Amino acid sequence: MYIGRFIVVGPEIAAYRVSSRSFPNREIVERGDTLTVRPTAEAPESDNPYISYNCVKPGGDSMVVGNGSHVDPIAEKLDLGYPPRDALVSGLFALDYEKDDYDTPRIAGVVGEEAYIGIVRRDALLVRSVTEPTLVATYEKDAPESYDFAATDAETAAEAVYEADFEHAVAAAGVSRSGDEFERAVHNGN
Ligand SMILES: NC(=O)c1ncn([C@@H]2O[C@H](COP(=O)(O)O)[C@@H](O)[C@H]2O)c1NC=O
Repeated sequence: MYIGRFIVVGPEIAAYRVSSRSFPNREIVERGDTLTVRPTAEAPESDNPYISYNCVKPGGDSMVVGNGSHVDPIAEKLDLGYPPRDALVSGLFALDYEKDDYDTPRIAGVVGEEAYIGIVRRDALLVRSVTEPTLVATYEKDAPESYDFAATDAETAAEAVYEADFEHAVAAAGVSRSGDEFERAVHNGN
């Protein structure tokens, strides 16, 4: 099954997987405390505005994960002291679904003292508190659902979503939390 990009968010753990049929030549790189998705050196030129962005970024005392440029304003709202629910609603609503051929939804999560997951689709905006690992994806699984996820550290979280049984894996990121401390990890396929 192809579900596109997806995130898994729990109170102490989060992960993001880039899956892509159309733009497989991509990687995740670490830039300071932020993880960024970008085309590899071999990737053909593209003017698609949605394929390069920060996918993991700190905001306030929390960490944001997501599939596009909305990650930045969500992190900025957290820096300003917005509660995570409000930061997610604000960032997802402001940027809305992507104006591509698929009306691709934006998905995001916040891991911290409070954990939330959200998606903005053409027909809905859903933001939900999470108490156990929860998945949401751009396609097919486009409403938050409980996800059986055993990873407890960033590296195994990234590896587990990369290996998950959904088609067209490209790259993955993992985040783990211990109090106010976060670890990040990257698992690139190429
Ligand atoms: N975030 C991403 O990495 C990303 N990769 C592709 N998209 C969008 O989704 C469309 C479909 O891509 P694909 O066939 O690879 O699933 C692309 O044309 C692009 O507009 C993305 N946008 C949202 O997920």
